[in-house]
Amino acid sequence: MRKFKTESKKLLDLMINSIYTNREIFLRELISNASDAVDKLYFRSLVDETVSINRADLAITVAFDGNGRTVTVSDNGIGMSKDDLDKNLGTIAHSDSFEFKADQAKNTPGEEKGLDDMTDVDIIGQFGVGFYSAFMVGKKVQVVSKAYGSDEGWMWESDGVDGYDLKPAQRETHGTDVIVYLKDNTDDESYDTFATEMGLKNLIKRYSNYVRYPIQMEVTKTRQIEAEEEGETPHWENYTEVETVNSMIPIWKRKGAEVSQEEYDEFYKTDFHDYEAPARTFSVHAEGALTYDALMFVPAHAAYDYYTRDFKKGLALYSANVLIMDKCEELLPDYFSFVRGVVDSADLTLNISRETLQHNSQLRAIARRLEKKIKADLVAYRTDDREGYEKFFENFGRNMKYGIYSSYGAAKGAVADLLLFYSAQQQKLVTLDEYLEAAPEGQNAIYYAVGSSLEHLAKMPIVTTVLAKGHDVLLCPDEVDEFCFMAMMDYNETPLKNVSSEDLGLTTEEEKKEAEEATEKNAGLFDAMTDALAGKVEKVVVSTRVSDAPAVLTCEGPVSLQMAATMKAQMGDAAEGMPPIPVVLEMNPKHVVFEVLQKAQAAGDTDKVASYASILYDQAMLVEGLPIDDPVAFAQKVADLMK
Ligand SMILES: Nc1ncnc2c1ncn2[C@@H]1O[C@H](COP(=O)(O)OP(=O)(O)OP(=O)(O)O)[C@@H](O)[C@H]1O
Repeated sequence: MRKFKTESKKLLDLMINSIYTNREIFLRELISNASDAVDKLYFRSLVDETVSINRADLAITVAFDGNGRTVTVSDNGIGMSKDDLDKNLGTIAHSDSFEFKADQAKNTPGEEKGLDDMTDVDIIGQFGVGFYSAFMVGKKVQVVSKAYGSDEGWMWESDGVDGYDLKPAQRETHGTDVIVYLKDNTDDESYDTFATEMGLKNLIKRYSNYVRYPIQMEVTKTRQIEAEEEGETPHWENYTEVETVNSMIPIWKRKGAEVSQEEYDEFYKTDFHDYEAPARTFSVHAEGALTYDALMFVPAHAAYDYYTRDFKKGLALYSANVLIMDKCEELLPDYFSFVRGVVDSADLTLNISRETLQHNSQLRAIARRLEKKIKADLVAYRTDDREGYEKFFENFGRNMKYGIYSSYGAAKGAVADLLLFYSAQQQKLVTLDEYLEAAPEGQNAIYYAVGSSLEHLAKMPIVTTVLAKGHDVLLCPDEVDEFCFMAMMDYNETPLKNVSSEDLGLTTEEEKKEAEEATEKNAGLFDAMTDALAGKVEKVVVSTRVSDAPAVLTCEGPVSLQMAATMKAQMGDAAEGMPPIPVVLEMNPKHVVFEVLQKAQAAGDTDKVASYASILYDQAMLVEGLPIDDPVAFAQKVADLMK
């Protein structure tokens, strides 16, 4: 028996137990090796006239024996001689494929050889370890191989512990069979699935679907046998057929013009498990320092778990047509997490297990380019198909707004211009740019109101007042809106102002002075009202802005009543410690109620002042769409008024 070199022994142990976390990838590795072997032979046929093969005959076969518990991966590629077997499979971390790739890059510029399809050779192997992953599931592995052009077959055999044997063997044609004898099941682990049609088919589809040579498997099917005689019932019979399991040509590598939307839709629905075709499809083919292909989709609806913690963003990452990971998070920023798709690049520096990447700078560079592409497509979507875009926004707009909030405003440059809000004046969804374009000259703020619904917001006294002054207000019924605006602070330097914040800058100095004087004049009444509303309002003042309502609530600080209510709801008990929000009850001096209150104060009717103050406060809260502390007491007070 030939011994593995000592280092190799240690390495083998490391391989089997540590490098890969997922043992099912053994099939991916063996198929990738088979694909490399076929590719090498194909390449030889391109550069060597004496090698005559037909590309259409090149294939990989996967077979299994349920009783004997074996899985076999065969190819009719370049094969290995006795020396090759010794060198390639006896020395762990020796990759002949890597050397082949390096030589090919160095020595054979495609044009010189007149080989248009040189790029058609796409070697996957590079580390010289993939083969040994077979020992994660196999207690013994046999490799029967015959090198192209040789008439000697050889078998390499090992139990993955001490070493391997090499002996002559029979194989009809050039190529290799790798036979994995599955490990025995234990209480914790079962290897049975690797010797089933379903189990193998699923793995091929998952990891090797786009390997460029057909991966064939004998599959069992059922067919109906027609009744031969009348009265006899038709029956079913099983039969076997060789089927190509993988779809081979990665759709993302094909030029956009060659692929129909129906094909893209089908691919999307199958690979991303969606019943509906995507709303948008776009691709990137980049060449140069970093070569990659990407195909991306904007779904037509949000996935059922999209707005839950379980949702994982990311694009599928392939390297040389082989799946590296399902969801590569780094490829998508949070605010575009709804995008689905694939990225394929042979240039990525993979780590040895192909489970992660080594240099994230390459990935970051790709992510930056993809982000630009997504943005450009969404802008085009908005311009070309506004109705569709509005539907898209209904599905995913909240996520983009949340992206701004969760990045503390950092993402606003990337997405703020994509946002839509409902304009009270124009009665439709507008972008912030459209809002500003329609604003009267001299308006130096974007006004917005937050509340529970559009209908309710449109009727809010403060909204109607601002509208009456000729300024549009964005009505924001989404909880995240205010958080998003607070994080943004401004949009292209125009400040964003909540209409219920204290200073809207819509009052003239004269109006302000008048209101201040009136507040002072009514100090007695307002003090009494403030006392009656202790703990609820900071002060009562004469308002400069309410036009119809008797009173309105505003906030002195940056946090509005709605925001405080949302925070309270989200924080639960922890909200107890939150500092109170400085709320101001603004009285409309032109409203008849104001006069009634003044009279009650003059008559010394403190009960009436207190009771009316409480009713006005509760009313204003209800108008804001916020709950009141004691609805029963409020109803009683209103009923008393009717007596
Ligand atoms: N089916 C095969 N036909 C011909 N040669 C093979 C086959 N399988 C493996 N080899 C040879 O054995 C070498 C080692 O294979 P192994 O899978 O360990 O590494 P690799 O494919 O080169 O790299 P990686 O670890 O990145 O997969 C390959 O480089 C190749 O030369």
